[in-house]
Amino acid sequence: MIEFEGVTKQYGQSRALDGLTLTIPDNGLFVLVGPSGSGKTTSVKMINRLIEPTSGTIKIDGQPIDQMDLQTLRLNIGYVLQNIALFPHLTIEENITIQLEVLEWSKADRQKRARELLTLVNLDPDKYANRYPSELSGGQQQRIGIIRALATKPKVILMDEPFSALDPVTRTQLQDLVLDLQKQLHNTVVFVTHDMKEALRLGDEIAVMRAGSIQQIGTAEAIFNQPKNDFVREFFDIERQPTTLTVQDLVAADLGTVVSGQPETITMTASIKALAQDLIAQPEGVIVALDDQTQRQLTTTDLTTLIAKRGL
Ligand SMILES: Nc1ncnc2c1ncn2[C@@H]1O[C@H](COP(=O)(O)OP(=O)(O)OP(=O)(O)O)[C@@H](O)[C@H]1O
Repeated sequence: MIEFEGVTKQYGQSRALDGLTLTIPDNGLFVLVGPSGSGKTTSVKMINRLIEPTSGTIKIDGQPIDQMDLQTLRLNIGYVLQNIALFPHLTIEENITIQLEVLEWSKADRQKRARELLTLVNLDPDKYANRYPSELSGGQQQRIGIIRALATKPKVILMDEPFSALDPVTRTQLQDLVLDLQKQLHNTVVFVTHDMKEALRLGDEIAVMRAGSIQQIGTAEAIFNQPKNDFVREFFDIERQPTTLTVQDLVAADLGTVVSGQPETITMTASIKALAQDLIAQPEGVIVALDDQTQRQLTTTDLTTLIAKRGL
């Protein structure tokens, strides 16, 4: 468990974090979401002490982190960034195991761990272990960034906008990978994004930030269905103008659950997964879908294509 207790960060006259109090439970995917400058990166970098608070305390499993040995703390925390900056002159295997070398693992053990990790993210070790970063696609490089962060088996993984620079298809694949890995490894993942769809898709719990403070913390469903204030409502764009897509369409596509009533007078909630996949629903009644880019009404054919493309 990671706890922020009244954490403030002051830069001269400006306050990046304003008395942040927050508990991040173990074994789950916790998302910090908010607009640019809201304090997400500052918060996450405080967990591995890349930034120190001006006041307040951060604890991991009850122990204040400023009293822990810095190297031990960092070895227990994986860190994935948007620009992962793999070392260009090192092979993929060497990149993945660089921290294990610091820990003086034998070459054989490092090789074994690199192979395990490559296999975990569906990259054939025979093919990729000895390649150089420039011989990998952006999405593959980001997979390496993720497994590099997992090499020492840390309990906590910090991910700061790791997929912002990737195309939408690769981004969806890597989101799936993170969901999968979290379920397999039971880490505590703290994931920063400014994208509400990414937050809805990934978060077991989501903290919505604005100007250095938390606006709301809750599950995707709670935040979507009961936004605490106008900021949260607008940030999640909940009142986007509806267009029509019938309840039957969504039920047929297995994207929603009928809560009560008959078709036409039905009450249903579309799954959050559907929302995160560019579909948006009114909390009650009409189910709607919008094309994210053009804001044009999606037809059933569009929806079917979308579902097929994304393998929902
Ligand atoms: N070293 C610094 N000196 C002065 N101000 C800073 C510094 N680092 C961050 N800030 C300010 O603190 C505030 C929070 O920044 P932070 O990077 O945490 O926001 P963010 O939510 O992660 O934004 P983004 O999504 O743009 O990265 C911003 O107003 C930023 O300008």
